[in-house]
Amino acid sequence: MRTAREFNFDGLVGPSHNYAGLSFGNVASFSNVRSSANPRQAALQGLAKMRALEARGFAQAVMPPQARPNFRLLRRLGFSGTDADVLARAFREAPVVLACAWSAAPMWTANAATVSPSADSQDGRVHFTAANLNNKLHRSEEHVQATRTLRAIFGDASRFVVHDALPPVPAFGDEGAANHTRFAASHGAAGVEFFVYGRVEFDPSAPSPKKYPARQTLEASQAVARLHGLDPARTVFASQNPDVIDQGVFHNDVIAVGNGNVLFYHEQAFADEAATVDALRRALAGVDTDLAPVRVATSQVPVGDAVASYLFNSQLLTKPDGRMALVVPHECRENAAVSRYLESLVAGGGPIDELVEFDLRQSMRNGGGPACLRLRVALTDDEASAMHQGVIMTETLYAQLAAWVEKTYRDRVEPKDLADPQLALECTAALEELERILGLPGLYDLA
Ligand SMILES: NCCC[C@H](NC(=O)CCC(=O)O)C(=O)O
Repeated sequence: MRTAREFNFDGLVGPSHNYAGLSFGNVASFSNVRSSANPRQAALQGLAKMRALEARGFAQAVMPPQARPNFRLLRRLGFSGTDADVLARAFREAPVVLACAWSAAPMWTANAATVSPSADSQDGRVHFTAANLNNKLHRSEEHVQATRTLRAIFGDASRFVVHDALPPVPAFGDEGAANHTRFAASHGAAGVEFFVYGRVEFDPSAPSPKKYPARQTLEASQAVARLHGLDPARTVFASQNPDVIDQGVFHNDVIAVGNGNVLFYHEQAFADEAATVDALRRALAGVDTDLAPVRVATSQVPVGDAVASYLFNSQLLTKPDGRMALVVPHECRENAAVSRYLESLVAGGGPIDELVEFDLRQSMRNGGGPACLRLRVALTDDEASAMHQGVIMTETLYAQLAAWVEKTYRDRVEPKDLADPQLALECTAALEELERILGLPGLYDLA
């Protein structure tokens, strides 16, 4: 069996981080609309998480932010003239469209792509499919830069394939790794890939939410599994419970997380809990692994508390001793039911025996927790050496990026600033410098 490590690629928060209330169905995004954001603090909070996990020996890398504002989108929608004209007119006539062009959302790299490691794919390469994120205007063009970035980092075609996003239509709504997890005896072993969808386009009788949108379709999940050359015997598709989508669980990673042989989940996560757990158990038996479900009951943590605290939007990381640490946001400590539950979880003798907490408030206010902020890529040592090395987190890279943030980021961005052409110039200059820091010239199309 190959040995591999799981790299977590965390999204670096961009210089125009802001709260625009763009994600209907995402409770935090809606509640914090038009409040002022602190890009500098947001980026430093994210970097602190990366640095702390790297210092503990976890493989950590950084995914660069995307260029904002998206002038291409604004010009395509009829705003013309100089960049300053475009911003001024969009601010007057279509402030929501303007906010979409400034969206902070690429920081949540769990939505950048779905990733299948080489141990699972038919051709023995690592496969990525950029997510089309077509349910939301503000996220629907992220795949263009995400594809470009992934190809810049994983350019070695003998080891990596980066597929284009699926067709951007409702039938193929794809939100990437936020609705995907992988179970295996170890990161290098053949595993079971688990896709959770919220809706079935071609079966109107399938369950779907009533109030909030289901962003991921079964059809999209199946297409990604085909593109990645996954073995059907080791692939499980399951329907999310539409009732929890209507309570703010807009991605499955708000109510479940998996790692190794552990599925940490809420009893209401899936439309059919017993069938889902059973399907995973059977698929894992095929790779000689016993599923270890860690089930949280509604009586322990109601769905509303899970959504408010982001208990399940945690990172489940395997430590060198084989036990697991759960990386949670501070909000979990501030919620009485969740905090009590977590105490009992780590004291209970199960696979999860440690909590690691981070202050990610700036990200949480837009509905993104520790798990949203990272894209998991399991790589063998050869694959890890073949990727671009400049994005791997080290003490030196951390120091460079923190200094760059301190120098170039504002500490306040509010809705009126989205009309400020100076902010746009600052963002471009910051990203030009970032290309140099990461050793990725031409990463952006900044012309
Ligand atoms: N995986 C977490 C994703 C959070 C993201 N939030 C946002 O886009 C909010 C942006 C804003 O409202 O300004 C979303 O809902 O897709």
